[in-house]
Amino acid sequence: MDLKGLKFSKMHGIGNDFPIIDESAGEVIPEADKAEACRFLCHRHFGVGGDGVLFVTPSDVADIGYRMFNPDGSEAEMCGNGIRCFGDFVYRKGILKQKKMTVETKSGIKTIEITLENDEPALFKVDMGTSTFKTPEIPMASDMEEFLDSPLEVLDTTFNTTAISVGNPHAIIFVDNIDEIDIDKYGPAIETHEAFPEKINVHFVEVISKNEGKMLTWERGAGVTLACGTGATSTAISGFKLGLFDSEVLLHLPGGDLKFNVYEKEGELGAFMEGPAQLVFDGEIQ
Ligand SMILES: N[C@@H](CCC[C@H](N)C(=O)O)C(=O)O
Repeated sequence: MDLKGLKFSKMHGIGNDFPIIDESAGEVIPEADKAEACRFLCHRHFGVGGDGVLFVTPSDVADIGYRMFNPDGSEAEMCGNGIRCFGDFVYRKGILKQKKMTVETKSGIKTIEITLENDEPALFKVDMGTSTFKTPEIPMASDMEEFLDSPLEVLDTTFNTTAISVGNPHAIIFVDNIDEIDIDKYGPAIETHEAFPEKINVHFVEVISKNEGKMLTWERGAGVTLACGTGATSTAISGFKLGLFDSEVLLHLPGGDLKFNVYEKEGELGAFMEGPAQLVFDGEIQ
């Protein structure tokens, strides 16, 4: 695999960081090399460093296409912090000129609306689409149709867990105090728990009020990250479903805040996510 001359930008969305590569005009990294290239690019000592790699791709069904790979080389269905970075990148680089765009992802078409400040993209509102709590669709091996705030045995303890998919799978665990959680111990144990055949992203959440919460994340294929946009979306929706949050909620993640507005569409719960994205630098692999 030869990545010499590969151009990328380094971005982050509240500390969830990514190299992003423009493949809108055609493949830059051959498909067969993508997993290995992403493992290298995400490496914090030998590569660029990142919680995943984002790709801009062409699309036949939306304005533009989007793919995301985890640091372990696996491809995720969707990445919430990444899609705000993606919106910033395609607008800033002139790949698309409009402030509202439709984006094809592995979990359906999403819409991004960009707010400018001093002519610069500043805030990104994303319709994250609807969710499912149905265990076969998450997927979760369980006799229960939905796994809502239900006991899950993990190592030496039991966590009341809610399983949800917003395109990718999440385990949401509401606790009294997130500072008491050993995320390095329980995160990987839940990620690889036998109940989750495709593994799962893990979030511990403390409710501050009906409109505010804080959370800690262990991401599938990545480990501890400073933020997870699809995880925060899943938290807002799960909290609403369980009656812990109102439809409008502000979530504090270690890297920053995200704002959510939960809605109902055709019997399913979905959410708008609002937050920033930051270009850090443009680079080229030597
Ligand atoms: N950082 C993300 C989610 C990235 C994918 C995830 N690790 C998975 O495998 O599903 C986000 O901001 O949503």
